[in-house]
Amino acid sequence: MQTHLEKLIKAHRRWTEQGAVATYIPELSKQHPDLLGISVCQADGSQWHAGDWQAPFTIQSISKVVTFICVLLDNAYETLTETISVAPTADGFNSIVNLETKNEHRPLNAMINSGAIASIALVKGETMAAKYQRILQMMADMTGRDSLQVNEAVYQSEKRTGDRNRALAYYMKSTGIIQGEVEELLDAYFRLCSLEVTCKDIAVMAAVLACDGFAPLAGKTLFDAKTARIVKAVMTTCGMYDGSGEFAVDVGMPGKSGVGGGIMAVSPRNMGIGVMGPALDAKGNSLGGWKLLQSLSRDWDLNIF
Ligand SMILES: NC(=O)CC[C@H](N)C(=O)O
Repeated sequence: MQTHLEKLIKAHRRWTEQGAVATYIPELSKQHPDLLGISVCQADGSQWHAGDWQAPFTIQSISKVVTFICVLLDNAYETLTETISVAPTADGFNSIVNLETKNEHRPLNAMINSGAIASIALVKGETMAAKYQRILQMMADMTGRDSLQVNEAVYQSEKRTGDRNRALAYYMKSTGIIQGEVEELLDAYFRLCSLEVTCKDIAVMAAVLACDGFAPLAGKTLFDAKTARIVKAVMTTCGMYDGSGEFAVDVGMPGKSGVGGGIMAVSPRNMGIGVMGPALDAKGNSLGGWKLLQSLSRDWDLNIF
């Protein structure tokens, strides 16, 4: 396994030259585009790593999976979908247009920015700080790390320049999807996106989903199988935004990307995989990471379809 992962990293490094690091969050433009790493965490807890798997990056939209888990645990599914649906989109992750023209003002799904921002507000907690803590604690439980840190520079950078997200949130407040203080809510969203992780962390998180809510390293159940099933279904149809259809064909696993360059992929009842490569394609998905997963899926027969 180790030799295979190392071989794959070597063979796929060239793809990092074709993508570009995100620049719309200025601090992310400082990332090294040539990084490429992979981690695997199997259902029995064994782990394998290769390439730049220890390089830290910000979790960005992969945090949306954790927020979605919490919001599903805290709300009845039928009620939740009155506010946030589970429909895929052919638009970008920060698209505004659907909120006005489709789906009765509801965000299409929790894997895009509008849906994640609206989800945070629906997580249990008296205050926004309590809601943030609840999501952070779930992330700590899933990664097995109590010491997750916000990358302060990325957080400040996004907070300063996050006007598109501000627009989404204020629009959703105007239509009643969001109630309460918008800036506080955005602050929690920006913080969650700025948490620093490695490939290993997201592989371990994915392994929990692979095991239907059971954390193989900690040996305890974090959430129920029904929740895991909904999350994996929505990851499969929406996790790579408007690239989700192509990802389903190329890779064939529930996946979730972030503009920090990470992609987490779930091989059900088998393993969690975390890849990172900050050079992105035009839709904001790691190009090298995608190609790595495509090859791994073929080599290890991981395509669920
Ligand atoms: N696709 C992403 O990873 C987007 C997350 C980023 N923090 C944003 O809101 O724009």
